[in-house]
Amino acid sequence: MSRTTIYMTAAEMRALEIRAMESGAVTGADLMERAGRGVVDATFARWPALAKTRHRAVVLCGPGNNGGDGYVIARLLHHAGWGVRVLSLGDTKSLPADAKLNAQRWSALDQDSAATAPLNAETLADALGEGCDLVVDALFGSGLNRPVSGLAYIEGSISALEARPIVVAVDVPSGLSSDTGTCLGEPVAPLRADLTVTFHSPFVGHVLVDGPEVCGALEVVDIGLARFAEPVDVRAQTPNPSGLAKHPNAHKFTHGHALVFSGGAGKTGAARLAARGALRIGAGLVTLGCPPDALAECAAQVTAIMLRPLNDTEALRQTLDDTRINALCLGPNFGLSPDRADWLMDVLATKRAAVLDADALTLLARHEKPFSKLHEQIVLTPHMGEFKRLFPEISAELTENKLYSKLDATRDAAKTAGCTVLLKGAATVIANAQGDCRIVASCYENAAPWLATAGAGDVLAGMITGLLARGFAPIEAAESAAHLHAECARRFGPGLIAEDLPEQLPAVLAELESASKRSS
Ligand SMILES: NC(=O)C1=CN([C@@H]2O[C@H](COP(=O)(O)OP(=O)(O)OC[C@H]3O[C@@H](n4cnc5c(N)ncnc54)[C@H](O)[C@@H]3O)[C@@H](O)[C@H]2O)[C@@H](O)CC1
Ligand SMILES: [K+]
Repeated sequence: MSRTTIYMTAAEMRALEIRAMESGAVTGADLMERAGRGVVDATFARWPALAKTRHRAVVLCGPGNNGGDGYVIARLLHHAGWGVRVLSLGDTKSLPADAKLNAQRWSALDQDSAATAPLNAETLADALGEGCDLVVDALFGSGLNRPVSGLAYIEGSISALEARPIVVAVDVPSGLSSDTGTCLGEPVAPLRADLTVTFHSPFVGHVLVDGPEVCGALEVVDIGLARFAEPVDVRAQTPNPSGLAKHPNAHKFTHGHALVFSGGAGKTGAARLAARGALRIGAGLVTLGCPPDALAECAAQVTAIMLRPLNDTEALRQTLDDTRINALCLGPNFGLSPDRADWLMDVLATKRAAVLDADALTLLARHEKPFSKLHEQIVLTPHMGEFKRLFPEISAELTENKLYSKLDATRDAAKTAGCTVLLKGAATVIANAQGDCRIVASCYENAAPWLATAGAGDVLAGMITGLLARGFAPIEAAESAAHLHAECARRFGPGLIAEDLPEQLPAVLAELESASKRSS
């Protein structure tokens, strides 16, 4: 059994909401009520003390349906006995229908403060000055589609308070783009949330770039949209244990033979890390292809991993004549000399499945026609610096266009290169030339900060190579390896160094298998 998280874009969420409403099974007002209720319940679940006694809240409501959710929340908190101040941005008469309905229901409440004041520095200071335990940010949600400015005073006013109230963002912190995870303009985003409550599925922007930092914690609330969902291709999938298990009757060649190219003497560590990752993830055989001067060094370090001297292109050709060698890893400390560049092109010409990492990416970027020999069995694994060198135009678009996401960039890079691209980061984004994409997000409760350590990328390259050897499709190999790699880091925890990653794999794989048995 694999568990899948779908990361959505604003347009996909809007289409889903429209499908649900057009089915006649649910109205926009129903969805808004469930969304508002979801935010209140999630807030009380996280801070139970808030549910026990009456408190004070300031609810900031914007000009769209995100504001509508805010009016629902204000009403529900009022019914719970809270003192609530609503400050609105824009003319409430211009609100969309469902939001207007809820603004009217709020105003119709029998209480002194039900009048809604316009949001400005003065009204905010007044409202906060009355004492406030909770600020609800319902200014902008997934409808924010252009830079917003002039709202920085909100964070300023809250920070000036002696005791900072809890800040809960509805759907997304206002100012953060739900599609890119970047802050649009001079945003309200410095108004960092302690908790962001979103609906049905997380947005891409919750996990990319600034998303995790600005959102605080993230809760996803079910508002009954699942039965109207249609396939969306941005997904993250816990690897399927049946795909990783080894068949009882299989032999080592059934699981493929990975060849990892090593650097010369004194530069073999990166390739050895990759080779160990490939073997531990289940490749049947793993060979290190070494320049002759590096053989003794490698032989002193490895046992189950085989060694093969590779000193010239003839030796390379002979080695690759063995078609059982079905996955290659080039890059970790591979070297940048011109003959290494020739090797790379020779290897690519064999059309063998391969991971190109580190030095191989630098060599590609230096090549006159970097993508001419790439094919669909290749996986490129750049970090952002390597990505910039390989795809300068896409990277410039990413810097300049705030509505162009890391996901768009990876997808465009994969199309340009004609292969699978895995762009590393706290959220690793993977896409293939057909436009399929995946996100492996190491954030929120899945954070893996100890992965930022020398050699971790080499192990990842090796793990992907191992899965390619086992016959995984490139995008599946990249996604499963990225997931397992992060899981190994989380399992080990503080003090992790790259050598520890492959050694965590047995426990991580066993845990996956037993979790699958428990759920079946
Ligand atoms: N999609 C769903 O399933 C649901 C969505 N709901 C809520 O609806 C929200 C989306 O509502 P909307 O599409 O109305 O969008 P928003 O409420 O996020 O904001 C859109 C409004 O802000 C304006 N705007 C956008 N960018 C601006 C800028 N830079 N400066 C000034 N004004 C700007 C737009 O013109 C529009 O009036 C979601 O975030 C969520 O909170 C929920 O009520 C119910 C379920
Ligand atoms: K918001």
